[in-house]
Amino acid sequence: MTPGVRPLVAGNWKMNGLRGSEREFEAMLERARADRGADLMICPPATLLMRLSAIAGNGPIALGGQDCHAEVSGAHTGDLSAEMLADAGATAVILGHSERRQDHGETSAQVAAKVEAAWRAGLTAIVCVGETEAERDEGRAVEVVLGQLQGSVPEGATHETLVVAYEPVWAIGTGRTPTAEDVREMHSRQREGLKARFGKAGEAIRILYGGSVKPANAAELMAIANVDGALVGGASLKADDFMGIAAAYETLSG
Ligand SMILES: O=C(CO)COP(=O)(O)O
Repeated sequence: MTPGVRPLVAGNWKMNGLRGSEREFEAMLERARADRGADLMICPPATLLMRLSAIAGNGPIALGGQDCHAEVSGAHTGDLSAEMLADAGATAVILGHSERRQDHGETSAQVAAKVEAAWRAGLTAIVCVGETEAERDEGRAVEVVLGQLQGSVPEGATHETLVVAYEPVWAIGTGRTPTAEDVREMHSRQREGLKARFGKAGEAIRILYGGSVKPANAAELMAIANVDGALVGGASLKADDFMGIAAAYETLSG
């Protein structure tokens, strides 16, 4: 954690969730009534955004999108603009997730354009970075991640408009996590990069860890310096698991 920085536990539902998932979200809301000392967010598929937004109201769980187009509107079949996400109840959007970089060939320059779009619509951009296993084996993890961070984040970021999520690609959905020392090093290098670019604002920009976060490893990960929360995939689909991860903050702050 970073002293004075309020952690964020965000769930990325990816391409999971039908209308029945509302019940899981309701169960999360029930348990989130008491302030746990962390911000909570769920990023459902776009088809569920308006429904979950109606349920969430002004409650303790914010909503986010998983991607957006850089334009406001126009002839872009299948795409959604940041304005549409905001209109549907999102306050944030995940951008540059490794699954989008891999499946859709998104470059850091394209991600940066989407971040500008998110800011234009008043959304917080949750920018994902992370090395592949091959890049780590070649000793290039720091270089790759700092390069993605530099290329994907435009000038002018603040702790209110930007969240960074470090997600080593090889840890996503695999049950494997980096050692605490590796996480400490990667987050501290990103913190240095953010401070070098954004000065004082860079000190308070949250850097989340993502990749096989579960209730069982959440407290250990969050105790590491400059780990300001988690971006959770699989374990965010079930209220028990997601709230179990959120509870790790209670333990730390209590
Ligand atoms: O990609 C992730 C969140 O964006 C992490 O996914 P898992 O938590 O399923 O490993």
